[in-house]
Amino acid sequence: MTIQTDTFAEYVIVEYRWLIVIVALLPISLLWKVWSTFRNWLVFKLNSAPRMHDKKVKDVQRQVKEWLAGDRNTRLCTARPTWQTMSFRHGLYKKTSTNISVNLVDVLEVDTKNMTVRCEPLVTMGQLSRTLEPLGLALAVVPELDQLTVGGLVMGTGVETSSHIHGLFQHICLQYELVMADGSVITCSKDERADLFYAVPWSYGTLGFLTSVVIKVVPAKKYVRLQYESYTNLPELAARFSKESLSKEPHQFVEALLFTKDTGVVMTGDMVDEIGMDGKLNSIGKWYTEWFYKQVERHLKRYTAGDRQPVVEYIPLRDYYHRHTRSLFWELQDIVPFGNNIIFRVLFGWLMPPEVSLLKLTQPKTVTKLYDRAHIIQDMLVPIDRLEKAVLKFHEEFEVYPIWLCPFKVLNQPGQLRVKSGDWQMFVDIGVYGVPKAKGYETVASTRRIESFVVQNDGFQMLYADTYTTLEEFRQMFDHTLYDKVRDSLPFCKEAFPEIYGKVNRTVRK
Ligand SMILES: Cc1cc2nc3c(=O)[nH]c(=O)nc-3n(C[C@H](O)[C@H](O)[C@H](O)COP(=O)(O)OP(=O)(O)OC[C@H]3O[C@@H](n4cnc5c(N)ncnc54)[C@H](O)[C@@H]3O)c2cc1C
Ligand SMILES: NC(=O)C1=CN([C@@H]2O[C@H](COP(=O)(O)OP(=O)(O)OC[C@H]3O[C@@H](n4cnc5c(N)ncnc54)[C@H](OP(=O)(O)O)[C@@H]3O)[C@@H](O)[C@H]2O)C=CC1
Ligand SMILES: CC(C)=CCC[C@@H](C)[C@H]1CC[C@H]2C3=C(CC[C@]12C)[C@@]1(C)CC[C@H](O)C[C@@H]1CC3
Repeated sequence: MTIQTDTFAEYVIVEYRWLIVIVALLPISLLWKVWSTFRNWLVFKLNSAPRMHDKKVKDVQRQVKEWLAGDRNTRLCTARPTWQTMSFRHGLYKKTSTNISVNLVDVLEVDTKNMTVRCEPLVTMGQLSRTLEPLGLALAVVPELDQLTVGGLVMGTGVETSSHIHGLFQHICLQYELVMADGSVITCSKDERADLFYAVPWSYGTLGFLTSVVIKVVPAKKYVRLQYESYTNLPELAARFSKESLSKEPHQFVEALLFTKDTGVVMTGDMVDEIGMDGKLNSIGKWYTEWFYKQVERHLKRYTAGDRQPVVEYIPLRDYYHRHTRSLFWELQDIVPFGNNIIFRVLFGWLMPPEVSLLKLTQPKTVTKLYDRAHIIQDMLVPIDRLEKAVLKFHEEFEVYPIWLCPFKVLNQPGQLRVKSGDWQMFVDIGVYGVPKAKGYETVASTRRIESFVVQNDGFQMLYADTYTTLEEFRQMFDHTLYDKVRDSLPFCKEAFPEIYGKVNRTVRK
């Protein structure tokens, strides 16, 4: 893909970004990983986290109270710099708001009796899966990129291949502790301040500052027995995917990757303790192994070449959970084009991936322009019965492959997500990340058409990426009834925080 660049320096930056990544970002990423692992280990060894928690919460309260005592002519947001976050863009509101430091990074307690873990909001998925694995436990839903934080996943949303059983990240959260705009600390759960509890997910930090969360854990086993089934026909693939997702005795994990409009691989998995006779061990997390989605594509190629048997593999559990981390799904291929080359993997694979935060921090303007014009990153969530129709629409507007398909259940609970009827409704996350090849693709116009398709089909958009909807459309997509009621009832809330739309729409993110 070529892009008009203004200067020779810009041309070099775009075409040879991999040089910057290899020479600077990978070594810095390594130092960062070593430091944070050491820091976490030390904190845990000294067992200071639980003791320090109340003190750290008091510090958040102090900052909010200082704002309260002042003239209150600014809004509040967390002080986490936006280059550090997984949200795709930089939030401009951070520059004009009072930044509250919520520097809470520790796992506080694993309760094996009640099968819960209590953690602070900056705990990452990587940190949590490392903590729980030696105890034979796992979160019921583990969003797959290591650097995603508990706070971001609660205030935004989180989805994974076990979500067809357990629901979204919000559905495995049992209790939130928050510092509110009036400086008080409150906890909420389905039995205590239920309105607030149900309004918190998808609220993007516009109700209060999250300081801890109690999350449900499940027993874990050593491996995932993963079965790959290839398809060369979309209706058949969609039917199989939906059947697996809706099954009364479902596999623990369901996922599919589409490599073209008509071809793809459906993967179903279950945790096991032993490697069976029907497949081999595949440690996909090792630095020298091929990127996961490339391995999946090879299964499809084998199938189209005539080998029609489904393939079974045994994948170590943590490797499975973080299977898309090493290649940032398939985004790294555009940044380090030879990243999956065997020689590169053997020599430097252990340094990969570069920290997303460093990629964001060092992203030159020219690359931002390129992403604005010729790159799409979107996750659209539609009822599973619209899967086929939606894939065809995505093909027409974007033509980006692979496409990520992940089923998830939305429980019929109060809050921003509407469900047609019954106790729950099955949805599918359709993730498109890459360079669109569709004729006539135009970022804003094409995304707007997809957004209205999603609204018309009773779906939602994930908000870590770009949303171009108007406020009216946004309120049509997400039910604000409970959210508005809660904001009205909380002292100083409307003064302290903008509405969700004010934090996520494209005009406030660059
Ligand atoms: C209640 C609880 C809370 C925890 N909180 C955190 C946390 O906030 N942050 C965090 O990083 N880790 C925490 N841990 C430890 C966690 O279990 C991981 O073992 C640790 O993060 C290192 O895992 P690793 O696989 O990266 O490295 P490993 O190779 O397993 O270990 C690296 C180093 O960590 C030490 N270590 C490993 N497991 C433990 C353990 N269970 N307890 C003490 N030291 C250990 C080892 O001595 C070794 O030197 C917690 C564990 C529990 C039970
Ligand atoms: N598999 C998946 O489910 C994936 C999910 N994502 C998305 O990525 C985002 C998570 O990224 P991450 O870097 O962890 O989070 P971010 O730092 O991007 O935070 C996301 C939002 O949550 C708010 N928030 C975070 N922590 C707190 C807190 N302690 N108190 C109040 N508000 C808070 C932030 O508020 P503020 O603006 O004030 O900082 C921000 O609006 C989510 O939106 C998620 O949906 C991305 C990839 C994969
Ligand atoms: C599974 C779900 C629901 C979402 C996956 C989303 C990811 C593919 C994106 C989340 C953050 C994105 C960023 C980039 C690529 C796509 C994500 C990993 C970049 C690394 C692309 C290059 C830019 O320079 C920086 C971006 C940071 C965020």
